[in-house]
Amino acid sequence: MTSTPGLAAYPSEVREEVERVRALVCDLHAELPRWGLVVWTAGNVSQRVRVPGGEDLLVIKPSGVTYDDLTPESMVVCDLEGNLVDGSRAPSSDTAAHAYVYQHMPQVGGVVHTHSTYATAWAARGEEVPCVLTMMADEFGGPIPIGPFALIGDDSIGRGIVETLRDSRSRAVLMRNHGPFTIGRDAKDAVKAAVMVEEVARTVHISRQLGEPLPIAQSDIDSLYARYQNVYGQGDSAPVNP
Ligand SMILES: O=C(CO)[C@@H](O)[C@H](O)COP(=O)(O)O
Repeated sequence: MTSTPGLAAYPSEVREEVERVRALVCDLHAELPRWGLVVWTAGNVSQRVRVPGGEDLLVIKPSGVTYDDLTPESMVVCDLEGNLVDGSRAPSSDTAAHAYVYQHMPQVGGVVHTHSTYATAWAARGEEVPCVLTMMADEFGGPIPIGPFALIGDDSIGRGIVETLRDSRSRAVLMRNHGPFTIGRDAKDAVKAAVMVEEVARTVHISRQLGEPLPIAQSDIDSLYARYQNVYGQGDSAPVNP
């Protein structure tokens, strides 16, 4: 991890956006234990900060800090090579993975990683979650894919995430033997995907205890996805990976 000149090198509007995103990302980390997606510190959230005319930044939690102790000021700012730009603590151990996704998927504004139980159990088997629920068609446009086994510490995990999601409508990937990573338009959208991937992983697991879940026709999956992504709610948000 290499230090850089720091935030002073950036325009005031970028510095103001960093502080806004610090508060946002700090608050979103509370959603992980709230929705039962993490034990101890086993999850992280980041959001991209766009830098006009320059390389974007990311804001992510400090490594190993319990969620109750997180504050906006403790959030760490890094560049997209994972170098520290601003922060008094070491960034999440998954920073390289988040950074790689931001580098190679410019439409992605938020990344989340958890080890949520049911999604991680599917990851342990290296088995994708089949699209047998209308909620899956709505939210993911198909099955939840499996990414390759990759060790933490360099861009291997990030590379696996991008290779798996680049041509998928899914906003979630189950990294084999590790757990879910999700992407979104912003961090809140990625947190939603993390909540929903755990929910559908649990439901399909339970369904399979009593028989084989029934498939949904691809044309129906496409129709459900198009409606949910473009009409549902206030119809004001396009999918991050259409
Ligand atoms: O999977 C791992 C460690 O193997 C990480 O995702 C941790 O579980 C969370 O790490 P920090 O964000 O606290 O560094």
